[in-house]
Amino acid sequence: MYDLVIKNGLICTASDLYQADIAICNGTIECIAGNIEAHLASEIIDAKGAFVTPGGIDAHVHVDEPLKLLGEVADTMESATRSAVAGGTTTVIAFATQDVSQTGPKALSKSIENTVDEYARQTLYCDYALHLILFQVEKDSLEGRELLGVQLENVYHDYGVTSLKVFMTYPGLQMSDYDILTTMHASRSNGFTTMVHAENGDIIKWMIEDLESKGLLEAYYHGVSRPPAIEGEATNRAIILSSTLQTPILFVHVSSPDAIRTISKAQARGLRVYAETCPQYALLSDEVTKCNHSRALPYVKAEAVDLETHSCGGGDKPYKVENFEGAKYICSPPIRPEGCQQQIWDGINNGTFTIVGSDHCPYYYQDKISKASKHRAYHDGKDGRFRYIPNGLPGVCTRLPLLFTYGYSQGNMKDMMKFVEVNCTNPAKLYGCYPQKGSILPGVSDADLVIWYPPNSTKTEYPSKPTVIRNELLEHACDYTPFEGFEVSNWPRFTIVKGRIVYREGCILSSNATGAYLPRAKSSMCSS
Ligand SMILES: NC(=O)NCCC(=O)O
Ligand SMILES: [Zn+2]
Repeated sequence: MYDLVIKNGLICTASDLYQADIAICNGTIECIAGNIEAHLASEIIDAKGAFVTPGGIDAHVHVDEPLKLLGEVADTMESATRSAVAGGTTTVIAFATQDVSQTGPKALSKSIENTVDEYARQTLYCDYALHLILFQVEKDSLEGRELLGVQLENVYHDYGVTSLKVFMTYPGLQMSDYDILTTMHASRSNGFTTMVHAENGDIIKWMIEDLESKGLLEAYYHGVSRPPAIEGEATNRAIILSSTLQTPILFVHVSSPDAIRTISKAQARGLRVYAETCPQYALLSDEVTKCNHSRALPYVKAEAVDLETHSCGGGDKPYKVENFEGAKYICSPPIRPEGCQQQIWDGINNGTFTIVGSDHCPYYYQDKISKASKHRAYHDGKDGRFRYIPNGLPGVCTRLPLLFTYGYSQGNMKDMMKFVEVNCTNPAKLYGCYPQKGSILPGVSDADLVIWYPPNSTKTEYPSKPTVIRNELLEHACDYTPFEGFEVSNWPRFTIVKGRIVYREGCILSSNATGAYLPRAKSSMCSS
């Protein structure tokens, strides 16, 4: 007997599209065959006419973590995994922050231990893994190189963590080229994937000061302070660092045409350079950051803001804090000007981008007690200027439905196999969890599957699917989505995690939540 059989679906992997039945037993794919007898199944789903894909892997998800590096964001691991499965994602990779109070060979293992312990107390709807965020090298010397190597070795042996992220920007997190080299050196000897947030932090600091001195303070100027070329410069510099050490590198949340060109050229030279982009860079232009924004309005002072009603008056020109709506779209790198979006689709189709992640980083828009919010930019006498707006957008739920609709259905993504490649299979290969995750292979893959609604079905047996994105559909804790009102042509009908249905036709099935921590192997793309 099988626990579950999915009949008549169109199985779509990164390499194939064919009709067959799938039998699931003990949480894994047991067999795939043209016809699996119904009487062999405890439960059957008829997926006639529907795509059956591997569950999505979202390899870039920020959630609340013990050290609160990003402040107290809206989603816990519990609500983030709940939102993930509602959008067809069955594995998320989040971040454990380096705890700089810990030192010595086990310092980084302890940072991860705290995070894993915190999430073990939560109900998880799908599996999760962790990258490490590293922002300080304990000793900047030859001895420091050796120590970091040992720390990473321990992180791998203790927790199966095989990737780390470094920043070339953000005050407090920005690493020097020296420290990035040390990190890449340790990554190389341990077969780790080095993920880089590439923006030139020094230029950004200068630009922010300059814009502020000219009174250019609203959300839109966040993007002006981080032009495409400065992402390109940092990308180029990081490639020089990684090629000096002949070690692979992965650029996360790539948004600028300059960076795309630089990455593509490096790939053409045979360098092992990988890249991630995100739906927001393909679907939004910086016009959204001008939302209700008008330079003619007086610049709002903190004391004049009533955070309850979000309106205020001051001087002879009354001013509404709704002019702050552009803050919902503030992220780094920023949403780019009109015209850049096509280059994101081109990069997905031609292979410059290896994966698509959401960079889910859910700050509330409105204020919440003790939680970080976009309106935090008005706290403590601050005045809402763009430099104080937390950077990040929610997106773990909307990633796949958006890419299905605006990528596959609208012809911006070459086919469904590409959709599976960048959203499911490549993230698994890149981050060392293939073929357990990201594929549908009998005997080796977890039964992490998504059954989509049959396209254009008029059959009455299917309940209606969402056609427009509304925040309340997303099952996350955040109070907005940057994609509110976006039409979608498809949505997951069933999300299955390790053989159990966790999302069925719009409803979360909490009793089937069995998500757990996922230790990973070394990357099959990035380790030598
Ligand atoms: N991307 C962003 O604006 N926030 C999340 C943190 C990061 O990934 O840089
Ligand atoms: Zn980043």
